[in-house]
Amino acid sequence: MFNRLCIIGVGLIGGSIARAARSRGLAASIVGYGREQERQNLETAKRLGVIDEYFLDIVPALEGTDAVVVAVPVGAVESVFALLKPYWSNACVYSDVGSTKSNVIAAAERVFGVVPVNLVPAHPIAGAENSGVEAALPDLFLRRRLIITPLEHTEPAALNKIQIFWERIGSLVSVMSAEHHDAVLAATSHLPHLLAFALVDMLGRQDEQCEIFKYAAGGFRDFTRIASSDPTMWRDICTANKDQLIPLLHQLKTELDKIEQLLADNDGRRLFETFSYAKNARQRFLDQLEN
Ligand SMILES: NC(=O)c1ccc[n+]([C@@H]2O[C@H](COP(=O)([O-])OP(=O)(O)OC[C@H]3O[C@@H](n4cnc5c(N)ncnc54)[C@H](O)[C@@H]3O)[C@@H](O)[C@H]2O)c1
Ligand SMILES: O=C(O)C(=O)C[C@]1(C(=O)O)C=C[C@@H](O)C=C1
Repeated sequence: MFNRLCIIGVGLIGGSIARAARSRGLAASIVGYGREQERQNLETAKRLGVIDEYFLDIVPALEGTDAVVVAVPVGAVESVFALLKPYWSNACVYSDVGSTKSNVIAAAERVFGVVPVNLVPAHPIAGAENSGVEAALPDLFLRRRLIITPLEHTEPAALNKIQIFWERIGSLVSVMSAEHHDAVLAATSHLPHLLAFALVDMLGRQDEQCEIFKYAAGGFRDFTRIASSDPTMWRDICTANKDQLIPLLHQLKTELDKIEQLLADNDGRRLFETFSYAKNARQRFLDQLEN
């Protein structure tokens, strides 16, 4: 499908895209770009066969490239756009995988003035708490959702190419506005991560005195898995999407206050109702996941 795919940021997601593209024959060659500080990770990516070659200089990285995927933390996307700008090519299609979309679009506007017609913002809704190319998997995106958030002026041919690329990888592609994407993902991805980090931050400090982790088991492990995620990535996501996150935090505080009051009032009936509603709502989510 592509002659040469260039991945900028060959970590968990960039590496998984490379592996997925290779296993499905979607690119004749796959190269990675990174800075000097990424050399060791890129060396590992090459040794593992995730990429064919890597470059610490953007010019040779882009030579003969007809598809570029930017897979760096969302706070670093603007500097990557600035790096790409002098070599921007109409013969190439560009995309990203950032977990927030409005800020990626705003970064492109700051760098280019107008978002280039062949830059197609996208986000695979699949991942893990692990980072780096060693964690990359060829089937990470299989039967997982992928959201594209085009602009009105995005070139249909470029949008189509990115959509087909992800469909061939096995993703279920949806198209929506960046604003809608950011509102939805704030609720189902960003807020849960923030909560997990907050809980473990609070309990970790208590554990230093009381060894509470020693007696923690499955419930704690399940709830807090995502607190093992990369702090840089999540700092960038939470700050980029704070306008959506802050109102949700207010709602959550209200919910916690309600539960506190139910406990203080010994109101077992309403506590049961709250837990039952949540259990049923989660079942709805699980059913959707299966279908
Ligand atoms: N981890 C997930 O579950 C997940 C899921 C979907 C989307 N995303 C998004 O994908 C992107 C990458 O996340 P990841 O989990 O693969 O992270 P990662 O840390 O595994 O990989 C990111 C890579 O980018 C490199 N990098 C950082 N700044 C760079 C720069 N300026 N130039 C070149 N390389 C640079 C890092 O060294 C690292 O190798 C993020 O924007 C994230 O929001 C993550
Ligand atoms: O499963 C995980 O560990 C994830 O964090 C994946 C997850 C999420 O579901 O929230 C995290 C961020 C991404 O932007 C998309 C997916």
